Amino acid sequence: MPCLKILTNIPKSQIPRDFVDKIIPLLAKILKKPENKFTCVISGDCYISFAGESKSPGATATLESIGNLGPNENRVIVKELTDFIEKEIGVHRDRFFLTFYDLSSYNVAKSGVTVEAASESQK
Ligand SMILES: O=C1C=C2C[C@@H](C(=O)O)NC2=CC1=O
Repeated sequence: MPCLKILTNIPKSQIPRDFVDKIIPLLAKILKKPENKFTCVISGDCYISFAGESKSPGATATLESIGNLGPNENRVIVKELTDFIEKEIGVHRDRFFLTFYDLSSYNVAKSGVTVEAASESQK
C-alpha cells in the first residue's frame, strides 16, 4: 500500500481520532491512486529532537509508494501534506520533515504475495 507514517511529539490525546481517515482522500488526490490502496499511521507522544529542540511541536514522516513520486510530483505532495499537518495537528511547517521512498513492486507485498507477482498473475 502507499503508506504515510508520521512520528510526532504531539500528545496522542491531541491528535484527532479521524486524522488518519481525513488524510486518505488527500493522499489519493496527490498520489493519483485509489483511496482503498492507502495506509496512514500516526504515532504521538514521541520524543523528537528537531533542529536541536525537543519541546515545540515537531513531526517527521515517510511516504512510500510504488511510483507516482518524482522531482515535480514531490514538490506538490510536500506542500499539500505540510498544509494539512499544520492545520490538523498544529505542527509548524518549519518543524515538519518528510522523506519520500519510491519503491519497486517486488519490494512491496500484500496478502502474502509481492505486488509484482500479483500484477503478473493478472495478465
Ligand atoms: O505502494 C503501493 C502498494 C500497493 C499495494 C497494492 C495493492 O494494495 O493492491 N497496490 C499498491 C500500490 C502502491 O503504490
